[in-house]
Amino acid sequence: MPQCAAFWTHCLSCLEQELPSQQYKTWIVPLRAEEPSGGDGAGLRLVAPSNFHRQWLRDRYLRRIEELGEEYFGAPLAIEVGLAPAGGVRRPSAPPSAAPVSTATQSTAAAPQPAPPMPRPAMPEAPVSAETANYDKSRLNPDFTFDTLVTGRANDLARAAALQVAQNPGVSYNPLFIYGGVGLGKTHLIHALGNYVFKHDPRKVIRYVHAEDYYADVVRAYQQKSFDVFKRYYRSLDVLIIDDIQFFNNKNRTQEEFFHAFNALTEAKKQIIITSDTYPKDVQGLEDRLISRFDWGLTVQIEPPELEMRVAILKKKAEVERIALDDDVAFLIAKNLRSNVRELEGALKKVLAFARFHGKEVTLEVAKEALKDLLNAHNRQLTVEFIQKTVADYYKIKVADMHSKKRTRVIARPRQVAMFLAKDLTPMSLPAIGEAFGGRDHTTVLHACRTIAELRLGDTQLNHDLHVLTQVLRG
Ligand SMILES: Nc1ncnc2c1ncn2[C@@H]1O[C@H](COP(=O)(O)OP(=O)(O)OP(=O)(O)O)[C@@H](O)[C@H]1O
Repeated sequence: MPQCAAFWTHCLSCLEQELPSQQYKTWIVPLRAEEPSGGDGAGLRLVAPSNFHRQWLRDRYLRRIEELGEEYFGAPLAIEVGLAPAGGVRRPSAPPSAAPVSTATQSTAAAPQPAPPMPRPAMPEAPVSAETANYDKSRLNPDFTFDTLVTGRANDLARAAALQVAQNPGVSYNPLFIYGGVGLGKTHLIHALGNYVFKHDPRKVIRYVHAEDYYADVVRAYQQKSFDVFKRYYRSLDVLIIDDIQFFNNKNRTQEEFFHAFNALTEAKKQIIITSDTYPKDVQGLEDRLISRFDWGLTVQIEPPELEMRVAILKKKAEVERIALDDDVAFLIAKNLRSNVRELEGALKKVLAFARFHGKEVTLEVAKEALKDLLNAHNRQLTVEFIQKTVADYYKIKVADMHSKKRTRVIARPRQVAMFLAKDLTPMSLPAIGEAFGGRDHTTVLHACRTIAELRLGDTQLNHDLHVLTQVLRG
């Protein structure tokens, strides 16, 4: 392995020079090089963080790595490509389908179907017509880029997939189907994809359309008897990005039109990107023939961001507003808003507006005051488990360490802090707290409370930690 380690270092420096930096960072840096599973020391095993990543590596970079190996060792190098154990990178809960598009299947399956009767909706805003197919009307939000999108475990696969599609529209995965809960950044990501394509090739005709607007376009085409224009327009696109496809629910004529547009575009190797709030098969009221087409490309999920990513998102948003957000304030907000980035942003805006209005700095006190209602609602559910989790997150240790017998200081001190806070902030008795911390005796809890109370008098960092944690927990 030492030889292989040296080769891998050499290989990294070659690839770093050969590949565009984004590709190098996305596809090469996350690989782990290790000894192959045979254990005889010959060859090299590269471990990819996800199935998708592994496939991409095999398709795009493995040949070059093998060449470099042969040059380096003077003989072919056997390279094994493995997959990191689950948990390294979170994968979609349903398996992604990474099969390339089969045009043969598309053309046979694209037989026109009789159009069901037209629904009668309230007519929304005027849709885009064939004559407006230029970038100005692509409706991409220039603020939603890959640069402004914070990446973490919750979205790294989706981001990598979107970036790949953006670099090779119509070639890599078609359609790209991104799903996830409300306000988790699906729209941001697909705008980033569209913006990237446009930036690298402004001739590309890109259109972002919300499913409801597509529906409105269909309605208008129907009312104005202008289906020819409608069809020409949607089939002339290079990249069609359609957001929140769950809104097609039982809108038969819309689905019919989309089905044909989908077939025409994919056959012409034009890129389609779709988002939805659920996995394709779970989208209600969608025709099976559409659902089965969504399986042709790649389906990736965006999950709710973990605490550190939420903090990073808040800091990024504050940076855009040119405000240096204190870690403590970001932690307070991120801790209390867990499942939706839009709400997270809303809370930040509230804090910033409150501070501006009162002409104050954005301090923990000010944030607490601005978010009083939200935090009070939260405070009502204060439990020892929540305290343990909050303290563990704050000190970046595992929650399991709150119950463990480990005595190392990096673990024992946060555990004592959590016991102290449980005593201070809940009505629990010492024995009950001891029980919640892995069945410890009440004297251990008492000792922890006394130790922390004494230490905080002389230890300003600990005092600060307790202050922040109390504010976060109490609201
Ligand atoms: N990873 C992230 N980095 C930076 N901002 C993010 C991230 N995820 C979400 N956001 C922000 O959160 C807000 C909501 O995101 P977005 O509208 O993309 O969510 P969505 O998943 O499309 O929601 P919906 O299901 O309601 O359509 C946006 O302002 C977006 O910029």
